[in-house]
Amino acid sequence: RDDQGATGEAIIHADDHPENWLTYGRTYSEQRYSPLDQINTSNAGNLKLAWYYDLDTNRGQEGTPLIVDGVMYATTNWSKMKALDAATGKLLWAYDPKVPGNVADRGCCDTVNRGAAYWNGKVYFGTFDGRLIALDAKTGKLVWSVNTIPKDASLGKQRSYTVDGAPRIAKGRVIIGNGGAEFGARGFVSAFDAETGKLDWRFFTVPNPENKPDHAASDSILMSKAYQTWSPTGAWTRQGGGGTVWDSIVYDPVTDLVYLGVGNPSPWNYKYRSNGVGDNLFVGSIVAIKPETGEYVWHFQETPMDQWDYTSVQQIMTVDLPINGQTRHVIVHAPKNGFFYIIDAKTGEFLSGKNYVYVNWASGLDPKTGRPIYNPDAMYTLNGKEWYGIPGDLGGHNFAAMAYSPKTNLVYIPAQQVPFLYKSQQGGFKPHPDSWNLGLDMNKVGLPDTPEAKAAFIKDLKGYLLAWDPVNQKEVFRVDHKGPWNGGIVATGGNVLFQGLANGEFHAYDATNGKDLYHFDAQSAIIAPPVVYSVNGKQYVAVEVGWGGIYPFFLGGIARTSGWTVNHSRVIAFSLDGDAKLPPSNDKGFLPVQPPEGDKSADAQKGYFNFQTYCAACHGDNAESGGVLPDLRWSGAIRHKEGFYNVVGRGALTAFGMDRFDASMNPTEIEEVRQFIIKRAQETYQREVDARKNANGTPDAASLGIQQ
Ligand SMILES: O=C(O)c1cc(C(=O)O)c2c(n1)C(=O)C(=O)c1cc(C(=O)O)[nH]c1-2
Ligand SMILES: [Ca+2]
Repeated sequence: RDDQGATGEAIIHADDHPENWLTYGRTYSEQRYSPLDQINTSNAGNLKLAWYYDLDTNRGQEGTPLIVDGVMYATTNWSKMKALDAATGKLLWAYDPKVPGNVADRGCCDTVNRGAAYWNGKVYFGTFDGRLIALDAKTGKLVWSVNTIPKDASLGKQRSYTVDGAPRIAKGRVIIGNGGAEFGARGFVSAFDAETGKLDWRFFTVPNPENKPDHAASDSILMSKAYQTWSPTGAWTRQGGGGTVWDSIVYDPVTDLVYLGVGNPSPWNYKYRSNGVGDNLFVGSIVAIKPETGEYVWHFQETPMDQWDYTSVQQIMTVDLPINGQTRHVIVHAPKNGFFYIIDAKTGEFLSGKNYVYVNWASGLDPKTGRPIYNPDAMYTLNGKEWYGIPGDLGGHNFAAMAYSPKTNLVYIPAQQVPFLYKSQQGGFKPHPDSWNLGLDMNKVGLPDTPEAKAAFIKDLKGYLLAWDPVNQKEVFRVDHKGPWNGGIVATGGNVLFQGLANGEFHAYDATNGKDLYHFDAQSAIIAPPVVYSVNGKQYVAVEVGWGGIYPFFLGGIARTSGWTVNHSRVIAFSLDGDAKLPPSNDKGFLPVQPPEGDKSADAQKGYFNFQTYCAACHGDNAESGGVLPDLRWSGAIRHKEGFYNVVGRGALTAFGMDRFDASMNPTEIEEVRQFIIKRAQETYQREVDARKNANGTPDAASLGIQQ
């Protein structure tokens, strides 16, 4: 039980078998570096499509496929698993856990899934409704399935748990977290026996609201150290406090520790959450625990008193670096808050930190402690003012994985700039069931539909591949992309970087200088990270294609400035001698339809508020879709009052992921939402039609009401 087993040894010695990709970040160090060098800087320009496999979910695809001895295990949206022949793309088996459609709105950010774990002949993955599933890797048959969310955790509609991150396995234990801190959640991770699915231990990341034991591994540290950093009467006691571990969980065989990347607090609003006092441990932290017991070892809090959704869940990577003339085994981390951290992996000691993107919320880090030096203007919940924050809630770097190359000693970050306007909810904290409950003013989280406001915001949007020297903490080069929300990165022994982009292109770059070596039109945006592997001595690079995740969902039309594509979700793989061709695509997307007459007497402002509260997070800010889910302005559903109520109030489309909202809005309010959408359709119809009067018929910048 205490040993690593054959799979653990294989992952530790992954470089003896570079043909495989056995764990989420390829090795336990999660460096996403493949030593394979058949494809290199001199021949990457000759890459060809080897195969493609069309997926049955046209939503965001964020998965990192695993490759085990010529078989690819790819998880897709709606928590489905496909086992493909990694050389041909032929389906070997598929498993659909049949996640009920009505749970889509329990998660903030699309029904994505980031990947699987492999151990001893079984593949493991989480499902959006909270299960952890073990399948026989050969046959796809269910071995075991457990509900990772204990019954008493959900507290009705007050708290929300979804699983979209990849499980990790250490010493025969499958470790999995969850998401939900935008709604109300109390974050925890659980470890299950890989053979039987039996719960081994659980670690909560934030205290019990009554400072009582949970009979969990976290009891003693939470009661002795964390509880004191929260106000005993803040809204966190009802909302759960957050701290969800929705992406990064890393086992380090060198230190024999598991690192948890802990997310943002619930609710975001620090004043309402904790009466504006305390650091609120362990939100915005890396926490190190023991794999066998879940026992706390150390923590480093990157964003104390977070109020900006600055999660620390972003990928945790371990690497040996020369620090002050001495080789140290360190964690390098680029969380949402915009700073690049180097932390001693054994002790959690802060070694250095520097902003890797432009930041305006802090002027720097205390060189001794690593604590941010806050800009008082950023404390919007305490000073009562609005705050235009950079990074915003999507961070300087989100789930899209970064890579490290030991050949160049550089870290390659899919960096971005997406500002966010933070303003406190007026009149105290008021949660809404079935909605994000941030303690923020939902009338303010969107953009006004004026050319000036949109142009100013778009000017601030950035997306780029950033090559970062971690030892000297400085930028070495960057490759600018069209806009934010591009895919993760992999680095190779051939000195090539691979990255898919939001504009639908798949690229190979020279790892030493960013020179563009190759690009391929994948037809749809890529947000997932590529994987590199070989079968029968032939090297491949593969990636999941599919536009989605929170950026196009919530930002709506604005997200199209990263590149206009229409979703054709698939897995694509390249080799030097491929001969596959993608079928022709529909690149037009949702077409504007003449809107119906509206009822001008409806309360449009109330319709706007409820749309922004309940609908915008999926259907897009101000009723403009970002291209993934239906653009409601052109939907048949808005044409009839009763038809619209059947969908929104009665759940006629729950099987497709559209929940019913009659517990949140009464029939009058639902009708006001319909009238608001009709009004938006009328306001924007002609400009959307005009914006398509060009050679390829796809909308240009004028569709957003701006000239570029
Ligand atoms: O606080 C949370 O529990 C939580 C969960 C998730 C998630 O589960 O996907 C995201 C976030 N937060 C988040 O802040 C965020 O920016 C985000 C982006 C995405 C995505 O997949 O596009 N998920 C999440
Ligand atoms: Ca979050």
